[in-house]
Amino acid sequence: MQNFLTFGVRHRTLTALIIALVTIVCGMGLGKLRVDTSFDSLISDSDPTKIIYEKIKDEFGSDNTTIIYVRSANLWTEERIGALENMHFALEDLPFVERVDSLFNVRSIRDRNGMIDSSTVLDGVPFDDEEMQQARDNALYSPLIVGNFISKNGNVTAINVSITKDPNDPDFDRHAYRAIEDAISPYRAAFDEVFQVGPPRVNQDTETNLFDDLALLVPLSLGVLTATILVFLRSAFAPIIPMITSTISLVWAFGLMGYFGIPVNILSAMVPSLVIVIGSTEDTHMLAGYLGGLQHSDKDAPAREKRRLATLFLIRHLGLPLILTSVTTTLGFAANGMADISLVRDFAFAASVAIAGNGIITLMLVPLMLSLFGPLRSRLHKTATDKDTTSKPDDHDIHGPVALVLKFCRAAAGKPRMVIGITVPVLLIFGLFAFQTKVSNDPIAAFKSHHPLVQDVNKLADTLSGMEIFYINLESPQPNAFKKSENLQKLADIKHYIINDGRFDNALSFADHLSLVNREFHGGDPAMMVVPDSEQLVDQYLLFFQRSDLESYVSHDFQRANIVVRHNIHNSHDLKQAVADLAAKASAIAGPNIRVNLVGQNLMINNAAEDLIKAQVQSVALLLAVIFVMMSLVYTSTIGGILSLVPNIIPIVIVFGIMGMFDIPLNPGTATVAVIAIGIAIDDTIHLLSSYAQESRQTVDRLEAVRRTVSGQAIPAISTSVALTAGFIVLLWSNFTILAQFGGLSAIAMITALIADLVITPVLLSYVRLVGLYEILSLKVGQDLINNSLLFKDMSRYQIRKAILLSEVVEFKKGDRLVDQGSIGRDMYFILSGSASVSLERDGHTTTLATLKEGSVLGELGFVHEQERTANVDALSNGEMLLFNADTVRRNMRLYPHIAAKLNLNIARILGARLAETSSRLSDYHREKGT
Ligand SMILES: Nc1ncnc2c1ncn2[C@@H]1O[C@@H]2COP(=O)(O)O[C@H]2[C@H]1O
Repeated sequence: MQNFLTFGVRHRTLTALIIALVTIVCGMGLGKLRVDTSFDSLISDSDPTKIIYEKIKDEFGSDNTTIIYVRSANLWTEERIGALENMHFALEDLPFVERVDSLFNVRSIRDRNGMIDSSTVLDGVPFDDEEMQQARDNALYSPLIVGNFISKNGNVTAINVSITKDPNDPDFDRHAYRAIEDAISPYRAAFDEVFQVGPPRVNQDTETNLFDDLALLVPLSLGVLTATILVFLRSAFAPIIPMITSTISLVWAFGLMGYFGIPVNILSAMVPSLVIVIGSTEDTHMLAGYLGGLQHSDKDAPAREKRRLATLFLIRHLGLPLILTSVTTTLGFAANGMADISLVRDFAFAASVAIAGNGIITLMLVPLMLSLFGPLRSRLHKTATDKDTTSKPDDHDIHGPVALVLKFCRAAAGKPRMVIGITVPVLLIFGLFAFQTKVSNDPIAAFKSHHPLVQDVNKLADTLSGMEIFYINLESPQPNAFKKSENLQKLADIKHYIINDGRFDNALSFADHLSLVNREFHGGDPAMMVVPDSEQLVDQYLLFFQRSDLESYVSHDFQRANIVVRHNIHNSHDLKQAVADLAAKASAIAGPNIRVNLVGQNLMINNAAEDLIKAQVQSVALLLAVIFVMMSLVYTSTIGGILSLVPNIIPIVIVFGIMGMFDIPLNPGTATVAVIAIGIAIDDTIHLLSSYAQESRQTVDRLEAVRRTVSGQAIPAISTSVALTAGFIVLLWSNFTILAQFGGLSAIAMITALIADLVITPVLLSYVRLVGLYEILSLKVGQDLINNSLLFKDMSRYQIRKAILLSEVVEFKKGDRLVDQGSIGRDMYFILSGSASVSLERDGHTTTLATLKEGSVLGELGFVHEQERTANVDALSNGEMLLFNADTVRRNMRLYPHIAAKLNLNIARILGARLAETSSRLSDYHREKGT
């Protein structure tokens, strides 16, 4: 590991060359990069209705409809109707247009003094005012036309353009949007307002917004980053590093996306800002480590040496946590790759590659840069003369707002019950709200409400009908089923339900067309707006239509009928509910012999919302599991794993609670918050735990270890969290609601994670000792030494572990006096390495009693009974020993009587052995003397 980390410093030219080469190769992929804002990216790959949808679309025509909204205070003039007609034809000429419906081809069927007149509303430009008036009247008279092609007041008309998408053109929507614009714009001037709404427009606007976002958010993030780094690290050199590393990693990520054919979408558009912000946290840690290292170097050393030592210091102290944090953050983003929606999947790829690349580049390049050009003075630390360099970070060194936060954390850590007492109910409340979170996958909902697209869509829905279209398709096994009045009545009943229900705007079916003719056959009597009661009548009425009039509503063989529903529901939850109710009602009305299918692109997009939840749960679970396993392994204890999860689950609960409270839906943007938040927030936890692990090897006093950990980690944790929060807040300025929501929620997640890390983790840490000292010792001195020693005889691994947990490691140097004869002391020692000699001092004579080696125990007499030490013990070499304090052990062993019993028995055994040995030596002595 150290080898990898020091590689950049050891082989500077090679490292620079490798990075340059990879960057150039990736850079060439940038040319292949394309943008995808299509609706397909929002549809789940595994949607079961996809096949049925394709079949129905082939038969009844595409639901991919663009509507041209045309408004004029006085629409019915020669000039305007002429312009409208030209628009109709121009649109019809477009190669991708399947059909165009407007006042020029919709049929008006009307009784004229006993004669049924069936003709298109407009057949060219009317010759005179009277004819113009007549056309207007006809349009407003037909229930099939009002609300679809003409507004109630006659001032707004619509041209509906059905589109067949070219599957081979990845930029189809953009091309279609432009072509439609070109077709209508020559006539724009004739009207008060003309605009198109439909998938091409939505995609086009999405793309425009996306580039606007990039242009705005990237500089903003850079600004925020520079500002926070300058404030926290007080080094002008510092902000340059993350800019270099993030630029290179973005070239890598987007270049690879180009090669792999993964497009940029509205989510991956935020990757640059994310990388700049998230990547910089690593750089901040590294710079802080380097500046810390400078402090330890010799003041008079040459600059090169100073930089080299500081860099090595940084690598030694931060290598492991930096690699871990890069891995977890990358995993956080990669976990989104499990989504069924390609929008989210593509984002997961872009973000995880960029973050992983940033990690690699940072770890290789930053030490290299620092060792060459690193600053030589840290303004963060006082100079070496001001302060004892070996001392631990202390609260006294920290000033300003951080000190305040620290003070707060300390106060909280002192009241663990209160902290837990507040945390648990808060989590419960937020958790309850979290269950009320709704989902949304609507493309229009991704825009802010003041965006022109949203305004146009609503305008259309208010004056005519909503832009969204889906089909209710009914299929009967009987030929000519939909010529029978009972089945036609079913179509009418379903429509009746839709109109009464009120959630959808409009519905049109074959039955409506026949009912209209029926009404006109009865002198326009509104009561006769009902389906004909015999098949003969149906056949007769059909004569008033051309096949093209009915194409979208009934099949050639009259076995299948299609109800076209229009709506303006842009909230997935409501839409899902309304569609589910409708599906149930329609099936009930249709009866067992008629199959009912509700299909449409719009519905498939909506169905994918469910997958968002599934993907979310899966990826959060996966990530938590991975973190748990990883952290458990690193700290060789499941407690370490659990501890690292707690401060990361808290922000998730809070974020989802807030979403539930404020009706922020789970959408492709917000769905990524949880995993990303975990991936980032875990970084602080890792740094905290790794520092705690180091501290707890130095002291048995857990509270002291926690105190030191928090002091040491406060500055980097607070500064990176503030930088991240600020970086995410930048996204509030995005043109997309979903990105703004993402940014806001992520910022909240960062703040809560920080609080959890600095307040709740310390409280938890004060209850458990994270690192099994046993494991550290087994690594260091070998398991055998511990297992075979008399002190731990007949104890299980678990019991030994528990017993060792109560000790602390102390070092000794050759010649040190470990125990002073005649003094009072209650500590017992277990020698891990080195040796010591026991000697007795009496009447000016010194007698050596024994030499103790590793695995031996000393000081056990004072440990079992408060009395004067019976002998001197002096270190014969440098070494280490475990220190057991009698009071600490007794206090803790109350909880573990079995372990205490064994430990006491073993001490008795040691004493017995020593007594036996002394007795035998005594008898030898007497024999030698001949007494
Ligand atoms: N004869 C001996 N052989 C081995 N160790 C001894 C002997 N006498 C004293 N010690 C150790 O020296 C220690 C001095 O402090 P204590 O009396 O607490 O405990 C004593 C024993 O651990």
